[in-house]
Amino acid sequence: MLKIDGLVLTVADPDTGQETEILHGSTLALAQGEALGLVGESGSGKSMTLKCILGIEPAGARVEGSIALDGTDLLTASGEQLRRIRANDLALIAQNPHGALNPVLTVGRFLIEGMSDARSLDRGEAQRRAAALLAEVGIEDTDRVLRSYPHQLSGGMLQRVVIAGAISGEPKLLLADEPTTALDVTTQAEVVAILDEKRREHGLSMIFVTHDLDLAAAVCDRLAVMKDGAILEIGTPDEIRDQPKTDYTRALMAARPMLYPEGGSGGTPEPDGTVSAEEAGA
Ligand SMILES: Nc1ncnc2c1ncn2[C@@H]1O[C@H](COP(=O)(O)OP(=O)(O)OP(=O)(O)O)[C@@H](O)[C@H]1O
Repeated sequence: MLKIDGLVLTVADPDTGQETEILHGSTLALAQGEALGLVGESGSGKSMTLKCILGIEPAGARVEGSIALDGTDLLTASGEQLRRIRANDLALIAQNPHGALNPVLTVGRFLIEGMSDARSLDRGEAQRRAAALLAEVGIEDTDRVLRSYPHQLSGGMLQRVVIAGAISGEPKLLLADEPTTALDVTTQAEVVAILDEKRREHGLSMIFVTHDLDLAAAVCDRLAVMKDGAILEIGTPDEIRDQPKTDYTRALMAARPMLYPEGGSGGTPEPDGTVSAEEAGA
């Protein structure tokens, strides 16, 4: 359903005009209902890949190659086609849920406005549907949460609300960009479990961006390992674990020794869980 071919992203320095190539020809494909983890250290190009899919790359950037969603190339689609695709087919779950919600609207309004048929629903029906969405993502006191403004809720609760909103539109593709990094550790596990469960239930495809190879392995069918704007290898979690093709991948695994006890030779994790390139032997 998604086919990225030879994706090259070049940005120009706004002052000097000097160009830097950030993505060097990424190629990957995603099947309907499949979850793909984009994994790599900070700065490897994971978020930029998502931005290219969403068409929100930095101002002045040049994108080459193709990004086809069910046959429509997002890089050459018309403005109207893109608007429709972004509204109906793509949903972003970003690191910070506060950025996804309008601070002056209640959670109820946020969810109701996101319903494609919101205008034809009477108030009671819209409220009931919004409450059902919250219940789906494990929120119990739905009335209170629907009446709440974003600042009155915890990050974990808000990220559940964002997930509820994302799945309610039945998008073709969920784009999750480090969706739990900003949450505390206990909440992280709960939110990832909800995302994983709901995505599978609804049969949605997903690209899951993280620097945490273990986490990606737990929720994704395949992993693509990124470094310096290039995809080094793609495989199932088992393939990546059992036959890593690069020292860099081995080092990413070694950064999480608990689940990958035989995870290779090099690479001390930085405090944020990333691995330096030198230590990775790259
Ligand atoms: N607005 C921008 N203009 C120019 N270059 C940028 C911009 N944002 C990021 N970059 C560069 O693009 C490269 C890839 O960054 P990207 O944010 O995609 O990495 P990432 O793998 O998502 O890292 P992180 O895990 O820290 O989010 C980096 O070298 C970064 O410095």
